[in-house]
Amino acid sequence: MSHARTPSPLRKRKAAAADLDGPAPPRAAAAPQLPQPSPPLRLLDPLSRVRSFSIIESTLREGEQFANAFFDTETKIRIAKALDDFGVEYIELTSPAASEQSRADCEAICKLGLKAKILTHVRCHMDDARIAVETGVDGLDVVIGTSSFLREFSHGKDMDYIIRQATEVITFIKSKGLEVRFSSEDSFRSDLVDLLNLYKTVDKLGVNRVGIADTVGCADPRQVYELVRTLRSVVSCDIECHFHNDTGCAIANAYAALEAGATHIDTSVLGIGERNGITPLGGLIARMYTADKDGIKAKYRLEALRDVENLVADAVQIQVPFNNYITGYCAFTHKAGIHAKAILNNPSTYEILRPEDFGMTRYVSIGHRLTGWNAVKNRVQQLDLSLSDDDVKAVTAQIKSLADIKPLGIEEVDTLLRKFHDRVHAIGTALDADGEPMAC
Ligand SMILES: CC(=O)SCCNC(=O)CCNC(=O)[C@H](O)C(C)(C)COP(=O)(O)OP(=O)(O)OC[C@H]1O[C@@H](n2cnc3c(N)ncnc32)[C@H](O)[C@@H]1OP(=O)(O)O
Ligand SMILES: O=C(O)CCC(=O)C(=O)O
Ligand SMILES: [Zn+2]
Repeated sequence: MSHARTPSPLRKRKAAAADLDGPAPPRAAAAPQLPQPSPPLRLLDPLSRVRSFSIIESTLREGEQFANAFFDTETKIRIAKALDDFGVEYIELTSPAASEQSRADCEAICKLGLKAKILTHVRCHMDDARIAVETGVDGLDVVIGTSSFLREFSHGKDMDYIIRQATEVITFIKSKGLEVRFSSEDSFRSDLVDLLNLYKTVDKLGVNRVGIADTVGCADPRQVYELVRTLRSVVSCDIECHFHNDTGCAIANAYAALEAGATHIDTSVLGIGERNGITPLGGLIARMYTADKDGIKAKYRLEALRDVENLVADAVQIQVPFNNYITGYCAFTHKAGIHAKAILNNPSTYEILRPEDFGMTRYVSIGHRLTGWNAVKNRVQQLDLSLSDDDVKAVTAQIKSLADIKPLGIEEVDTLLRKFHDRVHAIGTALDADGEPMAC
C-alpha cells in the first residue's frame, strides 16, 4: 500500500525518490492481488524487434562528449562495472585515438572481464582502426558523415571515397576477427540513394551491423520508421540506431526504430552527450518496460538503475532531474485527491510503471489543498488512529483550509490528525471542520 509523505521540492538528488525525509510511515499491509490492465491486443509485426533488442550503452563515449564530463580511469571503471551489473549488452568507449589516456582506459576496461561486450568508436580511418584493434575490444563502431553538410564541411570526401575507405577499414577490422559496425553520421540529412548504396556495400562486406544516426536530432518517429523499414529490406545484417534529443524525440525515435526492425539502440545514462544528448538509458527502459514488462525485467537488473544514474550524475556534477523517467523524485508521487483515491485502491489506475520493479516507492502527498478525504483516511489508518469517515472528512476540510495559505509538511499533517483524534475521543463526539463538537 502507499505511503503518504510530502516530498520537498528543494530535496537534493541523493535523497531522491524513495529516500524522502521525514518520519518513516508505518508499513501498510501487503497489497492484495489487484487486477492489472491487459496490454492492448496488437498484432506483432514479424519485423518488429520491440521484444528482442540490445542496448549499446555509450555513456563512456557519447557521454564523454557531454559538456561537464571528465571521467578519470577509476570513474570509467566504476561506470563500466555499474552498466555491466545493470545488464546492458554492449559498452561503447571513446576512441583510443583521442588521447593516450583514452587508449589506456580502453585497454583497462577490456581487461575487466565484464559480461557486456566492449566496443570502441572510431572514425572511418585506418589510423584509428589500427590503434583500436590492439586495445582488446570486442568490436569497433566505425562512423563517417554522409550528409552533404559533413561531406563538404567536416571530412570533405565524396561518396566514392567513403565507399573505398569503408571497404579498406571494414576488411581490416574483420581480418582481426573483431565485430564491426559501420554507421553513417547525419543519416537523416543524407541522400537516401547514397545511403542505401553505401549500406548495401558494407553489408556485402560482412559487417555485423549498420548504423543510422540522427546526429542533429532532426528526425521524427515516422521518418525513423520509414528509413529503418527501408533499410531492413536492403541489408541482412543488424541495424543500430543513435538518436540525439535536440527536439525531444530521442526515446520515441528509438521505439519507432525497433518497431521497424532495428536491433540495437544507443543510450547514455541520463541521456548525456554532445549538446543535450541522446536517448537516455532510463527513458528507453521505461518505454520498453511498458511494451514488454516481463522481457525487460528478465533482461536488466532494474533496481540498479538508480545507482547507475546517481553514479554518473555525481561524476558529471549534475542533479538527476525532478521529472526523470522512473527515478525522478516525483516519478511515483501522487497528489490530486481523485488520483490518490484510485491509486490507493489499485495503483494501476494511474501508474504504468510499477515502482517496486525498480526498487522505488510510491508516495501519496496529502498536505495540500488538492487532497481528498480518501487519501487522508489512508494516512489516518497508517497512524493507527480511529476516526469515522465523517471525522476524516471534517479533518480533511481543516487540512485544505490551512493548505490554502501554504502547503503542510507531513509532520504538520500528522500532528493535526493526532490532535483531532485525541479531541474526538476526549469529547466523545464528532467534530466539525472547525474542530468544534458537532451540534446534536
Ligand atoms: C557525431 C559524433 O559524435 S562522432 C564522434 C566524435 N568523437 C570524437 O571526435 C572523438 C574525440 N576526437 C578527437 O580526439 C579528435 O577529434 C581526433 C583525435 C579524432 C582527431 O583529431 P585531429 O586529427 O586533431 O583532427 P580534428 O579533430 O581537428 O578534425 C577531425 C579530422 O577528422 C576528419 N574526420 C572527421 N570525421 C571523420 C570520419 N568520420 N572519418 C574519417 N575522418 C573524419 C576530419 O576531416 C578532420 O581531418 P583533418 O585532420 O584532415 O582536418
Ligand atoms: O556512430 C554513430 O552511429 C553515431 C555517432 C554520433 O554520435 C552521432 O552521429 O551523433
Ligand atoms: Zn551522437
